[in-house]
Amino acid sequence: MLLQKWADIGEPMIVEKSVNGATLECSERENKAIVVEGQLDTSCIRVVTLTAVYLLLYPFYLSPLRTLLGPPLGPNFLIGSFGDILNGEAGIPQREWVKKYGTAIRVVGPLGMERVIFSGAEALQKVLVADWISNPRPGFMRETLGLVTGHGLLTVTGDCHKQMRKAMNPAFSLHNLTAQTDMYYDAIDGLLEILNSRVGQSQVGQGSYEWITLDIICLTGLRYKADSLYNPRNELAEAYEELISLQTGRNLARFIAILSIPGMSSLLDSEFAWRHRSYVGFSSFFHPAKIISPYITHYTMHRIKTVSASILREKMKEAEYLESNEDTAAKKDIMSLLVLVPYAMSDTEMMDQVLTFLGAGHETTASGLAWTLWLLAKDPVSQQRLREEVTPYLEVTCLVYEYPPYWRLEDKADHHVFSQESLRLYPPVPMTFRQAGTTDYVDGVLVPKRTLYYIPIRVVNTLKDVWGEDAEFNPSRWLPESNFGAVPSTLTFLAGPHACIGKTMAIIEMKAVIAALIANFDFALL
Ligand code: HEM
Repeated sequence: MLLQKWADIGEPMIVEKSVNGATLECSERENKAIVVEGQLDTSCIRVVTLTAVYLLLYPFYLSPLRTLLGPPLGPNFLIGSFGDILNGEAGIPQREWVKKYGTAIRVVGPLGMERVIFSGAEALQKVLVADWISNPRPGFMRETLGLVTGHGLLTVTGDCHKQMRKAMNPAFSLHNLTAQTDMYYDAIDGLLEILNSRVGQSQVGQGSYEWITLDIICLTGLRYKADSLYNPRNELAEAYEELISLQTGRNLARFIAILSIPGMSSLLDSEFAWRHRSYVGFSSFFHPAKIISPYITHYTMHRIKTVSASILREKMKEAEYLESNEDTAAKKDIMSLLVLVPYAMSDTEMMDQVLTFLGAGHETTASGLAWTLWLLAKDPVSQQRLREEVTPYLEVTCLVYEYPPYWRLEDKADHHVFSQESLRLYPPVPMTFRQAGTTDYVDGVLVPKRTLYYIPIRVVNTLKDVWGEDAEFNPSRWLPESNFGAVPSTLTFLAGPHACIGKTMAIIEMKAVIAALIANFDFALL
């Protein structure tokens, strides 16, 4: 086993051999080849010609989807409806369009690129569940996600995905996840202590929810003590903070503009970026490229990969030790279990799973936590009821807790309803994409091959036709006595074979953190 150190920039990690000798056959991994410079010229000519056709002819006169209703193409067909999407709150412009134009609509994005939004249950069931293999995540999404989360479960498709998911499912079983909950409590105590020291200040919780979820995923996913709560300037926490800065304002616009250039994500993830890094350095426009590429600078993704590689090396060493000692009972973190499964992942695939857990597993849960606390802060009566409900289960001595096993909190009504309602209304992943792999009818519409499906998670979660007149807020819908069985499913964790593998982990974690916070503090809006 040889995991070359991801230490010197320009020296990508090289896989020599898999953990157990065998490797998973997976074409996507092989596709991540270094981009050859010469391809650029021909690509440019193709891009210019295609852009002209797509901008001036296709959306108006040629597209089979042109008869679908949707927001007008408008005068600025260079960016289409992109401006509305970028300036609006995530998922909200789409919700307005669905209200206005119906359950099957066409939206034209930048450069005449079309996407369809189906919000009916049958259409979504077809795209996400029944025909999931022929409607994979689009290439741009896999490449962009791949830059941050590696090419793990979040980016693979088809048989490769099936194999990987099958190997990983047992590590995410309820049994294993509930056995991990005692790992949360050091981090929770840390959060309580920090918030306690900030009571009365403005923005008491700022940053803390990201750090606690990062600390928890590092412990439960990797048994790595990141200690971000006490040391938010540690390299992992700092690097993720920089990454998160790409999600807002000018950075987001630049980020999208850069990654919209065909082939750009592969370029940024290749040695080509290292050799030409001086061209990128001169303009602030390329700032997102510096953050996202592990080759251009020693910052962000380079740092994240360095830490991930060192975590993985530790796991590998432990695995060798465990093989000889057979002390598997002591191993409860997800990665330790994965290293031990008989199905063998190559070192690169293992590294990609580490990046996937870190990337997919903390910011999402932090956002769920923050929104739930916000909803509780707006509703002091329910907050108090929840406090009375959970406090008896937490034996409080100053800030030191005797934490209950998860199952004692699991079915507490107020606890459950608020996290459910918050995840419905403010899904941390408000939308995703799929791409039609074949030309096919969906909801009576002939959708051409390669059409982009915008999967409207937040829209579907809040449609009045589905959720009723109280779609905007009614936590009590989740109570057993409110005919809970008839409550529609949300799309928060998606549906079908690509549904979130970390769903149960995220919910358990949110509940554990919220119980401890509400038992200790009053949350109010300023
Ligand atoms: C509230 C928290 C979370 C939310 C709302 C959430 C949401 C989602 C969504 C919507 C997807 C589907 C993305 C797509 O296919 O386009 C997804 C996939 C995924 N999530 Fe989560 N997630 C959360 C927490 C987590 C956690 C804690 C982990 C832990 C490791 C995780 C790991 C993953 C992975 C690996 C996938 C890919 C699954 C597959 O394709 O088989 N997520 N998540």
